[in-house]
Parts: sequence; structure tokens; C-alpha cells
Amino acid sequence: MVGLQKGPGLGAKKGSVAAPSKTGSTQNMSANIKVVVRVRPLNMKEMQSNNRIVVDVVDDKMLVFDPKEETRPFFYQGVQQPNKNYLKRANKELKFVFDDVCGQEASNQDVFETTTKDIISSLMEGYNCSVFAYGATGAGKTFTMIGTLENPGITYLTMAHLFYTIDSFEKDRDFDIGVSYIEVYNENVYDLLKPSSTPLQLREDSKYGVMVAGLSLHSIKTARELLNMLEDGNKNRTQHPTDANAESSRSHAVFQVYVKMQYKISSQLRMVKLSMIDLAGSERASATGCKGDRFKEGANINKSLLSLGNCINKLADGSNYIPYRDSKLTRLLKDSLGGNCKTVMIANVSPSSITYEDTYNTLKYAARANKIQLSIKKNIVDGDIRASQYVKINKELKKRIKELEAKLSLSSLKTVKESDGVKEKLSQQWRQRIQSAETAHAAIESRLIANMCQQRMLALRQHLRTRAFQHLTDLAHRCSTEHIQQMCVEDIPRQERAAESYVKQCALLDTKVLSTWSEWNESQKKLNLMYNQAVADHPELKDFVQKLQTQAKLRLAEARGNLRYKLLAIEHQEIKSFTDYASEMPRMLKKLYLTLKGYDRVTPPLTNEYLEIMKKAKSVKGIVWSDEVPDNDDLFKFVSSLDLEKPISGINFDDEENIENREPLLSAKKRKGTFTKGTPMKINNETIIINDSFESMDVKQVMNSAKKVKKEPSQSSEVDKFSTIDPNCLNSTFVMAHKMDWKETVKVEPNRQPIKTQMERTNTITRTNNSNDRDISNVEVKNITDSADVNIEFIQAETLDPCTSQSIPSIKNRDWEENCKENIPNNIEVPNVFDCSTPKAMLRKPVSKELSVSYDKRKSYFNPLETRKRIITYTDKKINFLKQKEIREHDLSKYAKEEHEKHMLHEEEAHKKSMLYKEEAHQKAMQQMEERHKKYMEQQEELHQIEMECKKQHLENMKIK
Ligand SMILES: Nc1ncnc2c1ncn2[C@@H]1O[C@H](COP(=O)(O)OP(=O)(O)OP(=O)(O)O)[C@@H](O)[C@H]1O
Repeated sequence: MVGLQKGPGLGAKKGSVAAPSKTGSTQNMSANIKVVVRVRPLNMKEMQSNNRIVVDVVDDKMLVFDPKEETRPFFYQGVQQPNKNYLKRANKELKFVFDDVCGQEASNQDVFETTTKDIISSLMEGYNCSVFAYGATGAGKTFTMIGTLENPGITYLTMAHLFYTIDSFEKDRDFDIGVSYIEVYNENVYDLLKPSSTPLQLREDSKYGVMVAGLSLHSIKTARELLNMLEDGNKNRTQHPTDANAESSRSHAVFQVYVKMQYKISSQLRMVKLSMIDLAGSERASATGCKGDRFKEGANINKSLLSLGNCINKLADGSNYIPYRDSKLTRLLKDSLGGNCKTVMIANVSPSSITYEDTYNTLKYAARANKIQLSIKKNIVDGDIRASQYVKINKELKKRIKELEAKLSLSSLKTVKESDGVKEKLSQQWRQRIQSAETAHAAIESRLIANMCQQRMLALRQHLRTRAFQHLTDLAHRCSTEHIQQMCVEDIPRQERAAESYVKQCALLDTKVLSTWSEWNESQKKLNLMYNQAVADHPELKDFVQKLQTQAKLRLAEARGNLRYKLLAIEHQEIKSFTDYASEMPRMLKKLYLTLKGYDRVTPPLTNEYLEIMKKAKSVKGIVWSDEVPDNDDLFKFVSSLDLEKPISGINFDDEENIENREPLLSAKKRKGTFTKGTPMKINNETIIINDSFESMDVKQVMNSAKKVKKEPSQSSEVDKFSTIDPNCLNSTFVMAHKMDWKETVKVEPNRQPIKTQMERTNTITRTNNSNDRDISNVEVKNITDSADVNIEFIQAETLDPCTSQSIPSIKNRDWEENCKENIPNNIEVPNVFDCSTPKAMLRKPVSKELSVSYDKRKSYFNPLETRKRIITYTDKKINFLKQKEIREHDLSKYAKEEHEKHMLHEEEAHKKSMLYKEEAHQKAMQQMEERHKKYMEQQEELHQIEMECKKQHLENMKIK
């Protein structure tokens, strides 16, 4: 027997849509519920149990339930036997015709195409629409409605299509979209997007139909957002594993989309609602094996589905009374089933005979639902609005236009509103652009950082080298002649060469850093602009941009760490060698002190100084805070910082002296200020202190002076830098035995010509020699001509002798070189400092001040002989100066010795005098004592006589008696 269930395909006006009738502001039409059956593939359990297939999909409209099985003919002795199994139930072989039938191989996309794709256009026309999935537990409802991330269900697909459709309508309509997601569990309604344990109440409104009080509405712009939202909502949905389905949904889920569209020209407003419902599975307790709470859940599910079935039956029969109020589910679906709504029902079935009953029931339900006739109308608010409303709308529209214009000016890219897919693509493109720009920027930054690190390490190394050289010069000045020579001919030129090379390297690095820095700055600006634009257009890129910015900060921090580590390593080495150097000093000092003491040459101030050093040695372990940075230490600040905003050091290289002229004896007058470090200070008329300790040396000055070598000499300032030596600038504390007047000891000739003009005219260098030589005091070098002849004129200046405080006469009009030659000691062999064998070496930029003058001019005539001559001159000058200094030191020690002897003599005389005075006083005292004693003895004598007389008197008296 073949039963034919009447679906829309047969008899009924399948999907027929009546011409919309106009009743005022709404247009009505009548339609059936669209019913689509989906047959899912067999699951593992069903396949393993090898059960019979009970649903046979004939074509996309028809299926046969419980089809007749194929029987193999059975022959007995050549005769076909009837092969009848009397125990077996007869196949129903029911044919069902629906709007659509999706077979086992149909994907969610196929189901979407046949079910909800069309209803979006109805939605746009102003009809409410709803889709619900019905079926037994495990039949595939959730899979159809929600799906998975890889295979999204029709809810996502429908929404994506909705957004796509909205885009094409946006020219003439404004859209506002809000969504809500609820579940009906155990006859209670809960908000899945704003979870709460309190159930929500249903309210019925004559205008808007069934409403859920307190339901949260969420605005979305893309289907992607919806996907995330669904995922979050589903996490809150009640699910429990049953025998039939490991992820069985135990509640009905209702997802609703509210679309508000307003026509831009006619200001007609349409409010439509799309409901997508994933029903809980109808089930037989025996099939699911549920007990306790699960059983109660199942009963509630069945109850609501039963009332849904009743409603469907009544609606199909055309009954006047529909029992919607029997359950929460039917109340919610009131609109979708019998009201103003275009409805699609997806009936999910399993093909396996295990769910025979369920499948049969579902198909019967679906067939009944197909008969329901709906009368639907467009949700249009009349366009004939009053003038006051029109003004209001107009204002809103203007406001909207302004907003849009502001958005437009933000970005040119924003002019075109992309569809969901296009937006996604654009966002991806932004990501790629930003990533590649950031990679390029990082490469520039790493180059910049490398150069800056090199700069800092170079500065530190040069500082340490200069300090080491200073130690050497300080020691050499006080040593034998041999050492002085050694220093002059070897170390000074070496140091000068190092300084020169440092200046060159510095200049090179500075240029490199500056060019890289401007490149970096440019790229940073571009990158920032790109970041801002990307975030403004695609707010979802904010995290990505923040991540890149954090990575950049980390990179810089890492570079800073690396630099500090390298600097620390250099400093560590330096500290090690300096400790070795310093550890020798106390022993040496002790030896010297004891030697002097042995010769009875130790003066009380020297002892005091010695004691002071001992005190310092004791308190070496002072507390220094790790974060304590000396305020005035520019080098430290420069070397230890890696600030990308300040790539070049702030150290001023311009106003310092030249290394070659850094002698321990410097004129106080030529220093900045009156009394600075290294300047002799008069404490009183008897004491002068000259601070020439290590600490007093300004390293910055020494370092920066190296830079000077490279520069073309500024002639007027050059002159200022050289001076006669102030003999009072001695590197110790001296106690004067007699009063000495403190006065400026150097007098520069007052009527000296303005040098600058002279220079400009004659290409002449004027300098004052740093020597207290009796023969050479102030020297003016003039007329360095192309023939390299040097005419030297001596200008008279007055220098005071430290011991006599008398003026030392200077020599006038003597040739410089002649003078130098005369003073060359015979035993000094001047080495050839420059290798003059090759022209390149000959033209090497000279390092001394004299030789560096007019270097460019002299390039043309520079020859080995001249070079040698000049070196000899320069070296001689140095030797002379050092010799004079030593002589002066010797004189001074002699002077100090004499003063000491005088002092001792004076003390001796005083002592003698005091002894004499003491003796006299003693003699006087003795005399006085003797006199007193004599007087005393006389008095005693008198007393004795008186006593004797008294005794006599007494005896006489006794006799009388
Ligand atoms: N068309 C299909 N193709 C592949 N697998 C499917 C299909 N339909 C359902 N399944 C699978 O079958 C199982 C049950 O499906 P689903 O959870 O959707 O059932 P359900 O009807 O929602 O059940 P319940 O009412 O208990 O929640 C799931 O593992 C799902 O992946």
C-alpha cells in the first residue's frame, strides 16, 4: 500500500505567494509554511549496527519512508517459492512530497540555498520571517542551524547573505541591526548572550507581538561578529550527553535578528524580525536512556513539542482556536506559525531504522505543517508622516550626513563601504602592509642602534685611553730625563695619532648616525601614520598594532641591555688594570716617605698629606648608590644612554685645550674662570695649594681637545689657548717660610696687534709658547709661506721667578729654529716619527699644533727634510719645556730645603734662648730659695735662743721656790 502524504508539491499551492493587497500602510499576502526535509548521513553507531535504511530520497521534492525491501527470489526444485516472512511487519512505503528534500550528501550551503536564501528578499520587502529546525534528538538540527566553524550552519550563512543584501540596498536605505539569542529550558526563558540565573518573562504586545522582557539586544556589523556571538551563546546553552547524542541540546534556542530600515527619500520605516530556532530534540525516554533531571528535561521538551504539534495540527485544520499558551515554545513561535510571518520548517531525520518511530513522527509533523496557511503582511510604517515628524527626520538625516562626512575625511579608503568579504580582505591587506613597513623600519632601527652603540663604545675607549695617557704623563714629568725623552718621542705622537684617528672615526660615525637617524625618523612617522589610519578604518587591527609597538619597545630594551653589557665588559677590564696600577702606588709612596724621613727631609705638611692619604685608604669603602649618577658627568650620560630621539652626543667639543699642550703646569689665567681645577689657589700668604690630582682632570676636556686636531685652527682662539707658564702653578702644597705677595705672574704685552686681521692677511699663526724658558717666553710665529720658511719673532713678556718673585727677561728678535737648535742636547737622538719614504706618508695630516697649521697650504711643499726639521723643532721645544720644568722643580725643592734649614736654625736659636732664660730663671729661683732658707735658719736660731732663755728663767724660778 502506498500512502501519499499531501505536501506542497501535490495539490497544495506550493510556495504560492498571493499578490500583496494594500490595506493602508500594510500589504498582505497568504502563504504556506515552507517545509524542507533534511536526511543526515548515517553516524558511526548506525553504520556499525548495520541497520536498515528507512528513508529513501527519490528526488529533491520527494522521499519514501520505509520503502519496500528488495527480495531475492528463492527457488525450490526449479520453482520460485513465495518467500514470505510472516513475522516481519509490512513496509509502509509512504511517499512524502515537500518543498524540498535534502539528501545525505547535501551540505549546509545546499540547505541554505533551498531554505533561507529566498526569505532574505522577503525580509527586505518588510515581511517577518522565521526558520525552525524540527526533529528527533540526534537528527542533525543543531548541525543544520549552527554548524561548526569549518562548516557554518544556516544561521551564519543567512546572516552573511543578509549583510550582503543590505550593502546593495544601502544607497537608498539606512539599516540598523540588532540580535538576541535566548533558550527555552524547562519552560523557562534565558538570555544566552547575557547569562543570568533568573528566567525572563514573555509579554504580548498587540503591535509587536510576543516580546521577551529584559532581553539584551546586540548590534552587529558583520556576519563574523555573529559567528563569535553564536559561539559564546552556545557555550551558555544547556547541553548534556544522551545515549542518542553526545552533545544533545536540552533546550530550544531562538536566535532573533531585528532589522530596522528607513528609506532615505520617502522616510518610510520598516521593522522586520528574522527568527531562527533550533528546537530541542523530540525523544523517547527509552531511546535516550534518560533518568532524573535529564528525564524531567526530556518530559518538558516533549511537552513543548507536543503543544507545538497540537498548534500545527489546529493551524492545518483551520481551527479558530490555537493553543499557543500551552507552552513557552508555542508562545514564542506564535508569530512564526500562525501570525504575520513567512516561515520555513526544516525537518531533520535520520535514515537509520534505529530511529524509525522518530523519523516517522517527524515526517508526519512536517507534512501537517505544510498545510498551514499563513496570512502575512508587510511591516511598513506609513510614509505619509506629519510635518513635525518630517522636520525631526530631516534633522536626523542632516546629522547623519555630517557624521558620514567626518568619517570620509578621516580616510580616503573609507569612501567605499566594503561588503563583509571585502572588508576582511582590506583588513588583511592592511596587516600585510603594516607588517612589511614594520620589518623595513626594524632594519633601519637596528642599523641606527648598531652605529649608536659603536659611537658610545668608541667614546668610552678613547676616554680610558686618554686617562691612561694622563697617568703616564703625570708620572713621566717627575722621572729621569730618559723617561721624558721616551715619552716625547714615542707616547705623545702615539697618543696624538690615536686622538686624530678617534676624531676621524667620530666624525664618520656621526655622519652615519645622522643620516640613518633621519631615515629612521622618516620611517617612524610613516609607520605611525599607517598605524593610525589602519586602526581608524579597521578597529580590529588595534591589537595587532599594539603588539607591533610592544615588540619595537622590547627590541630597544634588548639593544640597551646589550650595549650596557659591552660597556661593562670594557669597564671591567679597565678596572682590573687600574687596580693593578693603583695597588703599586701605596708601597712606592711608603718607600719614598721613609727615604725622605731617613734623610730627615720630611716636613710636617708632607706628613699631614701622607696621613690624609692613609685616611683615604681607610675609608675607601664608602657607600655609593647604584642609581647615583653624577650630575655633571656628560660622558657617562652619553655613553650609558641609548635614546633614539637624541642620536648624537650633547658633549661640547669646541672650547677645550689641545692634548699636546696639556701639561701639568698650566696658566691659571688661561683656564676658564679665575681659579678652577688645576689652578693654584692661595690659601693664605704662606700656603699655596695646586690641585693637580686625577680627579681634577676634566676628561671631557682632554677628549674633546682631540677633536680640535681635525679642525682648521681658528686662529684667534688658538692664540688664547697658549700662554706663558705660570711658575706658581705647582703640583703640590707649599708652605712659604716668609710672606709672599700673591699676584698675577704673567703680563702679556699690552699693545699686541689684533691677530685675526694679521692672520687673514699674511697667513700667519701666532702662539704663545707654554714654556717658562728664560730664552723663550712668548713666541710669535709669522709668515708661514709656501717656501716653508719660518720667521719667528719674539715678543717681550714678563715672567716672574717663583723663588725671587723677580721678573725674568725675555729674548727678542731671535730665530726660533736657531734657538731650538742651540738647545738640543747632544745626546738626544730624534727619531723619524713619520715615515717619509712614501709620498702618502709624507702628506699624512700632522698631529701637532704647529704642524697642523696651514696644513692644506703645506701639502704642496711638504717634503721629508722639512718634516724632519719640524719634528726636531717640535720635540726640542717639548724637551726644553720639560727640562725647564724639571730645573724649576729642582730649584723649588732646593728652595724648600733652604727654607726648612732656616726654619730649623731659627728654632735652634729660640731653643738656646729659652734654655738661657730658663737657666737664669732657675738661678734666680735658687738664689731666692737660698735667701729664704737663710732667713728661715736665722729665725730658727732666734727662736732657739728665746727658748733657752725661757728655760733658764724657769730653772731660776724653781730654785727660788
Ligand atoms: N548532515 C550532517 N552531516 C554530518 N554530520 C551530521 C549531520 N547532521 C548531524 N550530524 C552529526 O550528528 C550528530 C548529532 O547532530 P546534532 O547535534 O545536530 O543533533 P540534534 O538534532 O541537534 O540533537 P539534539 O536535539 O539532541 O541536540 C552531531 O555529531 C553532528 O555532527
